[in-house]
Amino acid sequence: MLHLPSIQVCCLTEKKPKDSRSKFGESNSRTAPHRKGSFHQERKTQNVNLEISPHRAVSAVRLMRIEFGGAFADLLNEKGKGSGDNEMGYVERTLGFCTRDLDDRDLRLVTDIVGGTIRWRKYLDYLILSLCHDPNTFSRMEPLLLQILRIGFYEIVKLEVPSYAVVDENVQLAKISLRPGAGNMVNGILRKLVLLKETNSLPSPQVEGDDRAQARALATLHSHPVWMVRRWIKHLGREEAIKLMMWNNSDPSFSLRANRGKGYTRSKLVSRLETLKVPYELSPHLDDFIRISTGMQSVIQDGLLKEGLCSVQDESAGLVVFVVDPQPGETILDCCAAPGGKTLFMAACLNGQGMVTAIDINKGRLRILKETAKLQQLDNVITTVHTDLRTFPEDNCVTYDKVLLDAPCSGLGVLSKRADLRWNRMSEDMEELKSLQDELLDAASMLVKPGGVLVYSTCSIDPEENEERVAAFLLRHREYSIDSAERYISPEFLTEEGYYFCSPVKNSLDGAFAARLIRGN
Ligand SMILES: C[S@@+](CC[C@H](N)C(=O)[O-])C[C@H]1O[C@@H](n2cnc3c(N)ncnc32)[C@H](O)[C@@H]1O
Repeated sequence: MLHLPSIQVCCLTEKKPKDSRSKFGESNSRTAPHRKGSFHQERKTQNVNLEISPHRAVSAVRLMRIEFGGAFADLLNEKGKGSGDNEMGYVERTLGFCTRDLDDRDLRLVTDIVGGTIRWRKYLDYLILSLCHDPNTFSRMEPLLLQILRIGFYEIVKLEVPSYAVVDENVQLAKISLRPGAGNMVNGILRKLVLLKETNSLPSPQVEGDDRAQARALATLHSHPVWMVRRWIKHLGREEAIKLMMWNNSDPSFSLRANRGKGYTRSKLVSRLETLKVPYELSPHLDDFIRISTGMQSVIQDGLLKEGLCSVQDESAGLVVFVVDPQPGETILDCCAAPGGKTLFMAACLNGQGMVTAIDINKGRLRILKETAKLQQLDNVITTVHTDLRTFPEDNCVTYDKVLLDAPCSGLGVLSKRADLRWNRMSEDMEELKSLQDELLDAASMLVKPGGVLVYSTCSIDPEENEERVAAFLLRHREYSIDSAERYISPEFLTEEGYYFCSPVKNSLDGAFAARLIRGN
């Protein structure tokens, strides 16, 4: 992990600099002083730098925010164009200038570059380090300079953008946002890279030596943390682990669920997508779902999500709802419900009869759930409760027909969509998560009616968070037994034990797991 000097941390805060000097380098003669309250006007007239390609400037700043500011790598770019001004504010505060506004093509490029650069970070850093004349140059490199180099490396090595454009544009960005010397350095390193690529002689870590050394090399080649690679080799074997990493590094595709609760059917969604010229595929597994791999911006801009006509939901998550099998008239408890993807789908299945009680410890996320329920006209069958599941049974003697525990987990099944997650998870998190999952399972089990159903689910592919948690639970709770998921999902998702398991490698969807358990007494 890189160390960020304090002067650079302050550039990532919301505060405006006193003047337009770049905090990353020298005074920038092309920029003008920033006056309070006149940001937009000023941007248009004084601070706009048309020599810089806007998508690269925005990408560099977004990468800084993600790595050092804790911002989430929003691959969906959900805020769409509306976030442009806000983002430009960051760009100006960070770089000392703005660029012209982003158009749709720029937005797509930002999404591609940011997602890809984050995913490939470890591999890109390996290449950059190999091309620096001494290791200290790399370890002491200014964070913004490193982001600019990563962008250039990613564009040349993975996106195969014509190298002259990448070199010129990134040199220019480094010169203007930092100083001329930084531009020279970017020029030197990128030109070396181009030469190596053209002669097919890019450096490559050798997968050899003991297990540890091999895992380290594979981790670099496929850009994942070493601990994850070792864990997957142990659980899946080397070939599957490599396939999984390749899946995690591929461009994610998204599914949309037509919101039946609001009377919006899949065929209506299909007509809308056809009008918008967004290519789609019908889900072979779920009647309300459609797959799209491009065109999310059009869906967002058309207001389909805002109007609650459809939701972004992976089919693997939709299948968990199939395992619960909500029926009209039932009472259902969704224990870790926010932001509500599964709650809303379950509520839509009730056809207005029955109730889903959605509890979550996170007030903000629960508020989102409540607002979406209203938007999707499902608030008549959804009640929200802000509480800690672990103490909920103490104050609540009501029991439910069905209880879903969609537990907090490592998210190791959704790394293709959550590009930054692989770098934020630590191996130590796993132990903490496992004990939390056990505690939550114990609490959830008290809330099921005799004869009722408890579904434990995660978006992890790790057996220690899945099968092992269920096995340990069944040893602690003899009143529960496994109810095979075979009646609710197709055989390709069924494990030998009767659990639902969606494998990114086998099923080309996000990873997910669910166990359906019946309470005997
Ligand atoms: C995997 S997410 C749930 C996703 C949700 N089911 C959906 O489909 O949108 C896990 C949720 O568990 C919540 N959570 C974590 N610990 C909790 C606790 N002790 N009690 C209740 N909720 C908790 C988190 O706030 C988070 O919203």
